[in-house]
Amino acid sequence: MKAQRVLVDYLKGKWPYYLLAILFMAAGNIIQSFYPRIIGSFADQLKEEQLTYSLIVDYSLLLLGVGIAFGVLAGMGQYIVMRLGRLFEFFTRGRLFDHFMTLGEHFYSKNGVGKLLSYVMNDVTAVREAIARGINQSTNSGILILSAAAMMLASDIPLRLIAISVLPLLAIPWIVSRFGPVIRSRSLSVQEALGKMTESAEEQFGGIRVTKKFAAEPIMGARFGAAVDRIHEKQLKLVRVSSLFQALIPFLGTLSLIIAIVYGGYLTIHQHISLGNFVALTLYIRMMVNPLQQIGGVINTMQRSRASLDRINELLAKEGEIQEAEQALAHDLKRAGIRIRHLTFSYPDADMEALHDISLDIAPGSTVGILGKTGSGKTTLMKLLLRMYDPPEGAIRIGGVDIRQLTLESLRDQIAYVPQEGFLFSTTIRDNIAFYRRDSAMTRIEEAAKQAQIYGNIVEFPERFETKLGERGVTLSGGQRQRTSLARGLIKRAPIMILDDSVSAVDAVTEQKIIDTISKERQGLTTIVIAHRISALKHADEIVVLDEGRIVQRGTHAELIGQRGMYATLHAIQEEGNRDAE
Ligand SMILES: Nc1ncnc2c1ncn2[C@@H]1O[C@H](COP(=O)(O)OP(=O)(O)OP(=O)(O)O)[C@@H](O)[C@H]1O
Repeated sequence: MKAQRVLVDYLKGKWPYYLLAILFMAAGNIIQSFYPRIIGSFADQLKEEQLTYSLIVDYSLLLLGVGIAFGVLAGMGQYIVMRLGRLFEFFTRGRLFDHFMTLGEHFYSKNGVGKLLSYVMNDVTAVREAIARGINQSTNSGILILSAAAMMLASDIPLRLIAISVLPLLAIPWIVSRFGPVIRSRSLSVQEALGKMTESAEEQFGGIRVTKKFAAEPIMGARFGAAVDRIHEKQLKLVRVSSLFQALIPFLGTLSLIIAIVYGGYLTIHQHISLGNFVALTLYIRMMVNPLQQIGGVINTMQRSRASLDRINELLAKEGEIQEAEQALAHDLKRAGIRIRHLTFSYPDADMEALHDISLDIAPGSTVGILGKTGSGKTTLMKLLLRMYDPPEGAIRIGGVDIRQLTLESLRDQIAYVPQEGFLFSTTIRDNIAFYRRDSAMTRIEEAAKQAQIYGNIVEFPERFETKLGERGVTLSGGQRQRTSLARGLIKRAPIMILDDSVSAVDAVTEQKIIDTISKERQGLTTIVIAHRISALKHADEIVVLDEGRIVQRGTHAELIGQRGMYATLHAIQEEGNRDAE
């Protein structure tokens, strides 16, 4: 795992702007710290009875000047920081999305969509808020505290009075170090619970039709309720510790103020310090309480967002499990045969082998059928061919080249894979079919739709190919969706095409038309047909029967029905079913 520092990388390019913002805010706060001194001097002149109307106007104008200067400078600083915070959001979301694209099947089989959304939404926002709040408030507060301290030291207020008064504030670092790790770990569990809730919500929305058909709303409601309860419980734990932390800091400020009043008051009564100095001291201490509280809040936010930042960095450090070889080359796979030798494969974290000692040759331009019960390893074999998972070295060669030595783009670009349930995007039918080649001519798109036997349905829609599909293509039936996804595969005219149970949702007559068109269209190109129905693959040059990850039979249709075995049994059952249907 490579260490990732998304924040450091971002700040590397942006620090001059942050510095500028800090300078603006610092200048504003330094000016602001003159205000107790002005009031102190006003009090002295009042006491000495030296105050005139013109002096009152001068003091007012001075205070107005201080207020305006603070407002303009600190406001500008804040604006810059807020803007940069939004840029961080944009930068990090883009980086996360790019990274998601590099992660493979295994990662997505382990992480639900909701959890990933939670990274992009909740975590990034938490970090952005922390940077903006952190910089704004800690600069404002830090500078104000420092300049208030400097002003106090530069005044005639005795050092021991200042030292005793600010004593309680020295406990702050200790409190921070005690509370910080607790806040951070509680915050991490809140973020994780939020991720789980988003995941659960995503699943519930995705499965809402099933829920309704089975009248399972109460069960699903309870399941979602449990996810919400978990967040609630974790958030309460976090709120308890954060509130205690945030309350302690201003309490220490108040303690300082009490000491200043008691000890400072005593010194004033005995005329060791002037009334003006006493007023200024209490104002300075009072002035420090808010910033101290804010610093407490910032530390709190920082700890919480640190948990989010850790999650983002951890995710960005995850490397895609499929890495291109350094010497990988792009090869033309036209007229390239596929050679599989002694291929044994288990999924990561799985105990069982999904494939065992598979050896198979697929001649260029031939059609191979793969048949087998569910879970027999058909899709797994195809995933390995596409390198969604890594096959053992040398186990799969195309055109004599180990697929691990091919660039991922050249491999996947030359294989058209049509899964049983192709995902359709919420865009037009045209864009869905021309997914691989956005610039495909309309005639080519129509041709692919005709080959997939979906053209007739599409032209019945008022907007024909421009018809928009709802999320996951809800306006289409299962069979129509399958055929649209098939058209998407056919338009690619790839040297190798894999139909992974891609016609399972169409009726027998349409299936036959599709199979006939495909065999005509793909003359001279390699086609692998996976099916449960023998009718879909009986014309293949070779048919392979898989059972529990092993090849148990192979041959042509004629050869296989002549043998005792799974193929002949299945053939007999399906033929009988067809006769009954007639
Ligand atoms: N991502 C995965 N992680 C772990 N095991 C998996 C994974 N995907 C599939 N399997 C297991 O591998 C075996 C083969 O699955 P595969 O999907 O290849 O079967 P199949 O023959 O294509 O089935 P079907 O006809 O139902 O599509 C099964 O036992 C399945 O549970």
